Order: sequence, then structure tokens, then C-alpha cells
Amino acid sequence: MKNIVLIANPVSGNGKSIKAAEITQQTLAAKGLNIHISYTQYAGHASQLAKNFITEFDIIVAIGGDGTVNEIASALVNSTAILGIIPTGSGNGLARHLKIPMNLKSAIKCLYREKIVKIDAPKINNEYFFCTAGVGFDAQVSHSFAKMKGRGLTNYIKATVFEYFKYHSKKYSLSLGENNKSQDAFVITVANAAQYGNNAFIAPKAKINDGLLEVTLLPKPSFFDAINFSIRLFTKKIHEHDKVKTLQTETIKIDVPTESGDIYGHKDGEPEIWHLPLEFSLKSNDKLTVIGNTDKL
Ligand SMILES: Nc1ncnc2c1ncn2[C@@H]1O[C@H](COP(=O)(O)OP(=O)(O)OP(=O)(O)O)[C@@H](O)[C@H]1O
Repeated sequence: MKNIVLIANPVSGNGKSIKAAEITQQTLAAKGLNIHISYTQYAGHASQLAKNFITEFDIIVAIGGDGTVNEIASALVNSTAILGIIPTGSGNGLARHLKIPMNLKSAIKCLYREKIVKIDAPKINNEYFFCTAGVGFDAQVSHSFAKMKGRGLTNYIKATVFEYFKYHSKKYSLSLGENNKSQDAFVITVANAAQYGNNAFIAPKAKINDGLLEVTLLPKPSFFDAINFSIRLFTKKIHEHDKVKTLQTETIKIDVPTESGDIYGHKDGEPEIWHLPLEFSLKSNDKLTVIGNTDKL
């Protein structure tokens, strides 16, 4: 019989994950499975717990948003342990890419059906990411939002509008193998999965097991282009806009020639501070085994 542990982030989804963990435990216990629950106590704790559980448990289930999933998944790369996901965050990009339902009962069913898939595990500098990572306007918004007192969609929209008027494109230097080029961009997103979360598809063509990263570069949009970009994000058409550039690569180095030191970034929905220059890379051997809900990755 498989040993399963649930690692739940009690602050994720405004406390939704505590109830979700209890219901998951009861449902799986009723199927005769032996389930242990552990709650995180601070940021970074999920990763430590997962490392400790690797030898003891076969399936380690993240109950939380993409931040919690990232911490646990990072600990499981190239191990024999399998990641399960019960999504309780607001974005849930990796769960959505793997077609795991947002409804709790249906997500629990996926756990015991065990449709196991192997996905790529790229890095930004030395840290793994599984959905998207990047720099530019969206990173700036994610930092402004994190500094605000309240959460929620209204504050997120406020942060986005405020930064739109303040934030300008930067000149980046991009290195792909031997090729170097200079490029103005408002947003640079490096994607493993197709979406940021919330069904906002920044890289609709990204395949999570193809050994490649999908890079999307957006210019600063006019007000009308901003509306157009927003619609295209949710209709999987952003890459078809003639002002949007995309490329596929295993590795991309990104620098800002006019700056040095630290830069704002974002990784799997969380604000990050990284040291320039940046390297986004994917090693062909780095894989994560995860319970999904589809064969079409
Ligand atoms: N007990 C805890 N107390 C405070 N922060 C925690 C705790 N456990 C985990 N965290 C941190 O909370 C952050 C947010 O978690 P997560 O992304 O899972 O949920 P969320 O913010 O509700 O989801 P979303 O990002 O989709 O809105 C993560 O960076 C994680 O490290």
C-alpha cells in the first residue's frame, strides 16, 4: 500500500487549505489508505518538510497555491517520490496545466486515480520553477501587490493600473548560446507551463515535457493594446499578436546593461529578488514526477 502525506499551507487561499486537508484525509482514509497531514508554519517550511518525507512516503501532496507547490516540487525533482496537488490558491497555474480540477472532490479523485506524468524542471539561476518566471512589468506589479495591506482582485487591479503609468520598458541583453541580442521589453516571461495561473495563457504553445522553455516578450502596450493583450491572454492568442515576440530555447541569459545588482522578478506567482545577470535553463535530466489528469501535456 502507498504511503501518502499531505503538506498544507494554512494561509493559502485564506485558510481554505485546512478544510481541504481534512476532507482529503477523510476521503482517502475511507478508501483504506494511510494518510498523514503536516501543516506549514512559515514560508520555506513546505520544502523542508518535503525533503524529510521523501524516504518515508511515496506520494507527497501539496495543498496550497503555486508558491506551496513550488516549494514541495523543488524538493522532489529527480527523486522517486511523486507530487500530488490539491489546488487551493488563487492562480493554481501548474494544477490547471495538468488539468487537475479546481473542485476539491474531483481533485481528490485524481489522487487515487494516479495518472502519473513526468514534467520538466527548469531553473532560474539556482532555483527551480514549474510554471512561469520572469522580469518586467508583471514582476513589478507582483512586488507592489505584496507590499499592499489587503489582498484580493481589487487591490491587484489597483497595483496593475498604478504601475502601468509608472513603469517603462527596459533594454535587455539576451544571450541564446552564441547569439546575443539587445531587445526592448515591458515583460519577459519564461514559461514551462502555458499559463501564469487563473487561465491567463502567456505562452499558449508551451509544452511542459518537451525539454524546451517558451520565452514571450511583450512591448509596453498602448491603452487599446493593453485591452487587446488582456483578451488574448485569456483566449490563448497572445503569441499571434504582431508586436509580441516568442522563442524556444533550453537556456537564455538575460541582463540589463544599464543596471547591476538586484532586480525584481517573479517565479510561480511569488515575487522574487534576483541578482543580475539571470540564467533561465533546463537540463534534460531534471524531471518531476507528478499526478496529473491528462495524457496530453
Ligand atoms: N504557515 C505559513 N505562514 C506564512 N506563509 C507561509 C506559510 N506556509 C507557506 N507560506 C508561504 O505562503 C506563500 C503563498 O502560498 P501559496 O502560493 O501556496 O498560496 P496563495 O498565496 O494563497 O496562492 P496564490 O499564489 O495562488 O494566490 C508561499 O510563498 C509560502 O512560502
